[in-house]
This record gives sequence, C-alpha cells and structure tokens, in this order.
Amino acid sequence: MKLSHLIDGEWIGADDSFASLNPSDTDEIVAHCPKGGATEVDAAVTAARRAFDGWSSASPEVRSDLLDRVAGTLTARAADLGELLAREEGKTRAEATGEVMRAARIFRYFAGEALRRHGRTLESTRPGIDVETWREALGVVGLITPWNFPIAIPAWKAAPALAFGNTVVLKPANLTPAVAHELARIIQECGAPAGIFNMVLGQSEAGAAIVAHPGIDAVSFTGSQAVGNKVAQAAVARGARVQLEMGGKNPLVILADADLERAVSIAIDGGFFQTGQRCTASSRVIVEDAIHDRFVAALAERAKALKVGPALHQTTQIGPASSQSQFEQNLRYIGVATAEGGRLMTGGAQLRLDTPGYFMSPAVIADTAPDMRINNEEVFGPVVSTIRVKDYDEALAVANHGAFGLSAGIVTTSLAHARHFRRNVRAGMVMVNLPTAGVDYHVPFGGTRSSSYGPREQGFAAIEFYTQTKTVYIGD
Ligand SMILES: NC(=O)C1=CN([C@@H]2O[C@H](COP(=O)(O)OP(=O)(O)OC[C@H]3O[C@@H](n4cnc5c(N)ncnc54)[C@H](OP(=O)(O)O)[C@@H]3O)[C@@H](O)[C@H]2O)C=CC1
Ligand SMILES: O=C(O)CCC(=O)C(=O)O
Repeated sequence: MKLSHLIDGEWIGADDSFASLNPSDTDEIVAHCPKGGATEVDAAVTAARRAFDGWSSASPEVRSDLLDRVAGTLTARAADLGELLAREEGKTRAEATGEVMRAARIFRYFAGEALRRHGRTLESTRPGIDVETWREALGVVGLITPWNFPIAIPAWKAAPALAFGNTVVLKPANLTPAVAHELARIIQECGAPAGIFNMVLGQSEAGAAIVAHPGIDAVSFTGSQAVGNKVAQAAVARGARVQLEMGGKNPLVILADADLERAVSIAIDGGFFQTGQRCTASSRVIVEDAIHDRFVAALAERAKALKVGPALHQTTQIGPASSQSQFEQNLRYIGVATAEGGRLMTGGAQLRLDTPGYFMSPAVIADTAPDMRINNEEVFGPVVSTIRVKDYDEALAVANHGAFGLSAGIVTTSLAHARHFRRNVRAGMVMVNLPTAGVDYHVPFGGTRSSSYGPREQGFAAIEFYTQTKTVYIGD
C-alpha cells in the first residue's frame, strides 16, 4: 500500500518514504508512507485557512450530513478496516473492529452535535438589553495523534473539530499511517469540500511543524508526556490554544470484600487487553492485605493462561507490542522492577512464535512499593504491578501517589468505600467495579495533574476546546 498526503483535496505522494510494518510479522510491510515536513504542513495550513470561511459558515446541516456519511461508511467497512488496523497496530481483530465501530459512532454523535444549539440567551442586568453567547469555530486546528488508537483518536479529534466549523490538519503516528489514510480517504469520498480536512504523513518533524505554524490556531495532542510538554511550550509561546492527553499510571484498588473472580477479571481486562497499550490501562493494582495472596496468585494464573499471538489469529487474546521500541521498553521495565525488588510472578519474557513479531508473555510483578519506578512511570505494555496495603485508607493514599491522574478504579461490595473513593481519588475518570480502561464516547475524557492539560476531550465536553465564546449585547 502506497500512501499519500491529503492536501487541499489532492493526494500528494513523495519519493522520500518509510515503511510501516506488521508487528505480528515484521517481514510484512503494511504501507509505504511519505515523510512530510514543514513544506507539506505549510501547504496544508494554507488550504485549511482558505477553506475555513466557507466551512465555518456552512449550514450546520451540511456539516452534520458529512459526518453522518462518514459514520455510515466506517460502519459498512468495519470488518476490512478492522483487519488493516489489526495488521498495522497489532491489537486483535475483535479489538480493532470494535475501535472502527467506535470511530463510526463518534462521527455519528458529532453529526448530532453539529445541529444542536450551543449558545445561550440571557436577560441583561440592564433593562432593555438582550445578551447572547455564541460558540464560534476557532479556525485551523492541528491534530497530532498516537498509534495505539489509530482511528478512534483521529476520529474523536477530527469529528468535533469539523462539526463546529473548524478546518483540520492531521498528523497521525508514523507507526500506523495506513489506518489514518483510510479515514482521510473516507472523509474525502464522503464529499468533504477541498481543504477542510488535510492530512500530512511523516514523523516528528511534521508534528513539530504543525505546532510551530502561525496559521494553526489550536493543537490537540495525544501521546507521551515528553512530547506533550514540548508541544505545550511551543504552542503556548505563540499563543495557540492547546490540549494534551498523555500518560497514566492508573490504580485499580481491590478491597477484601470484593468477589475474587470478578476482581481478577477486571484486573486482567484493564491490565492486559489491547496488550496494555492504553493510557487508561490498570497498570498498578493495589490490594488489601486480607485478599492479597489469593488475588495475586489468581491474577498470575489467569495472566499465564492468556493466549498471546498474531493479531489476526482467531485464538489470540493478546497481540504483540506495536513497535520494536515499545517491545524493548516493556522488557526493560521488567528488569527495572525486579532490580528494585519486585517479584516476577509470571510472564515478562519474549515469545518466539511462528512469525517474527514483538510478542511478550503478560507480566505480573508482585511485592512492589509505591515509590518504585514501576509504579510511577508508564510502561504501556502487558505489565501489571501489585502493591499490598493494610486497609482502604492506605489503598486510597497509594492510589493518589505519583504524578498521573487519568483513570482510577475500585473493586468492592462496600457502597461506603465506593462512594468515598469516587469523591476522593485524584483522577479525571473513576471506575467502580470496572476496569480503568474502556470508556464511552459521549462523555468527557481526560485526567488531572500530569495526565492532561487543557479542556477535556470527547462527548459534550469537546465543544470547549473546538469553539470560542462570543458574547453579544443587543440594545433597542
Ligand atoms: N496517552 C496515550 O494514549 C499514549 C501514550 N503514549 C506513551 O508514549 C510512549 C512513546 O510513544 P510514542 O509513539 O513515541 O509517542 P509520541 O509522544 O512520540 O508520539 C505521539 C505523536 O506525536 C508525534 N510527535 C513526535 N515528536 C513530536 C514533536 N517533537 N512535535 C510534535 N509532534 C511530535 C508523533 O509522531 P511520530 O509517530 O511520527 O513520531 C505522534 O504522532 C509510549 O510508550 C507511551 O508511554 C504513546 C501513545 C499514546
Ligand atoms: O480506555 C479507553 O477506552 C481509551 C484509552 C485511550 O484513549 C488511550 O489509551 O489513548
């Protein structure tokens, strides 16, 4: 598959290219991708700026209809796009098809949002005057997206951007460009006017060029904390609006009153599904003393039984890491955790299967302490650490430890503890008797502290980032 940039409604290829590989079989090239940079970004921003007036003043019905057609096409193509996504990113076919459907539902949701009235009419404090607030499009928005949700994340940024009248320049992750390319093709084939949705493929230079371009009014970024910090500094320095979604070290608290089987299933789902490559993954499991030994033994047994394999194999439950560097990072953290005194209960080893891929057995590391690196740094792989605590109060204190604050979960049958946790845990999202990962698309998504910056993404919150408020006073 040979990919091109999409700029001003035209597909623009280039000789300078790199390959995206299948992480389940690295002998297979999934796509050849052009390496865009400042020149392509400048052309895309120019096109997006030219298209802005027409798109932002188009009838909301025009915008809604486009998004609705995109939703319909994604739904119709869920199986083949899911297969491509699984080949390129490495998640299982079921996970990948589910992600395409999630992207479809996001477009459908924002097709509705485009039609809704978002402004307000108020009485003025002065007699004879009306006051209104309007929600206006910002202009050209730059979207920089990661590889772990290569269609859902571009969808949850692009759909609200377009719904509210902005024009877009997308830079998808270089590991997973083919899936983003298909999304761009669908948006174009569904009748997007030239220039409203542009995509520049490439590596970090393309992302940096978006952040630096004076024609980009706002940047929405999802990825690592290190890059997110750079993006924020560069965007804020030139007065651009910025939104960051970064990592997590999400705590899952297991109290002694929890049903053991249920608690283990929740930890397995949140910690290992999608190969642990979710910013919401339940990577720190905090276990009350009275259930600790039984829980950790059962978790290790279930983790050991998970079937690791190529993404498209029928029986695979856990696919490969998405890249060599992610794979090496996973293995490196096993070494870090055991050197710090963690006890490797299972997994953490490279698996050599029939195809060359980045396969690792899911790891459970017990007897870790809150201050260890394994409990403070995001691994982003199938690696779960456990921490023993004496009671609920200590569990909450440990859950609140560290710099991240994205998602936090508790498994308990105690209503009092669930209610207390919901109120007092320092996280943007709280899950009671659910894994920390796996969220809805119609509600806000985001975290506190080092996990996020700027307004929340998704659902009814997305309007905060993708519009600005104008207040209008009308006298007699
Ligand atoms: N919160 C989340 O959902 C995610 C968190 N991560 C975390 O990040 C770690 C590393 O993953 P990685 O893919 O390297 O994440 P990055 O933060 O490097 O990449 C995220 C996006 O930013 C782009 N980018 C890279 N450098 C720059 C730059 N200087 N300016 C602007 N954009 C840039 C990337 O492009 P390109 O791909 O071309 O380099 C990609 O599109 C993971 O191990 C995990 O811990 C990763 C992905 C998602
Ligand atoms: O848990 C989810 O459903 C979403 C996770 C996510 O957005 C991410 O990992 O980037």
